[in-house]
Amino acid sequence: MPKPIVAVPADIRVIEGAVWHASPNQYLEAALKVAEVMCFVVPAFEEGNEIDAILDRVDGLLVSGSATNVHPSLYGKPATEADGPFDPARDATSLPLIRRALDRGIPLLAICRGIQELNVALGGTLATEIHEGEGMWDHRKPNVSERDHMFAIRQPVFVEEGSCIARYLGVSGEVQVNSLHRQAIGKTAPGLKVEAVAEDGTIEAVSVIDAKNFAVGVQWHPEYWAGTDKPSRALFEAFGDAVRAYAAVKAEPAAEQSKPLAAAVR
Ligand SMILES: N[C@@H](CCC(=O)NCCCC(=O)O)C(=O)O
Repeated sequence: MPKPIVAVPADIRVIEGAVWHASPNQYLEAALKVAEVMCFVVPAFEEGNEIDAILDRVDGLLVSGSATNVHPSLYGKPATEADGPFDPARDATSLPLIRRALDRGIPLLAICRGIQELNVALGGTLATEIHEGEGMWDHRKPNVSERDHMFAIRQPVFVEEGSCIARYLGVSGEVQVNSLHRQAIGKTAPGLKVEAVAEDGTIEAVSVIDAKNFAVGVQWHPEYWAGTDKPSRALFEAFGDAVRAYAAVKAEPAAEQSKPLAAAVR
């Protein structure tokens, strides 16, 4: 059976004056090498993407991180320049894909910006510049140029025993993770269950309540160390297993349909 395919909504980037639809290699490589699934990057458009047609052709949805922020208007707040940079095309692509993948029971792994999009897609809000709050830790991207240092594992989160995310990580209690975000879940969407928090109360992982399939979001970046960090690897392996299982069931009707034909040919 060929490797299954997961959709990855692109970011819009402007490179030398040209608009690119781009996705960072770290997510795609972790998916291919650890989850053993192939990624199809979905171009980000505010109009024109046909969500079900995209999801008909994939077996999972991987929503990556990004330095841009979900537009505040999508969770009922006024937008200020301080809330940027924005990527409305990414918003317009990710949120419908998330909602429809959950409806259809397509496995979903949402990372960093992705957990924030998951929360907004289901009716929650975001807190911005969280480090400015009293007693809050600084979760922002470290001001270094070397990516391994930028994504260094450097903070504990506390994973609820018996939770979905604990099952997928293969561990509960204190887990060391990296941190590169200015925003976080503010009001948790009704359909989400908080399953990991940081020492300062920042929500670090959620699962979808009554999900039809694998459906979790994490605020940290497991993709970056998925090759070497045990919980990161376990999460991507669990996602890959869910995607393969979904693909196998999706292939069954075709197999069923081919039997009469095979009989006729025989
Ligand atoms: N912009 C949001 C989401 C943060 C996020 O996805 N960070 C990944 C950044 C990766 C990079 O800059 O290379 C926030 O700040 O909360």
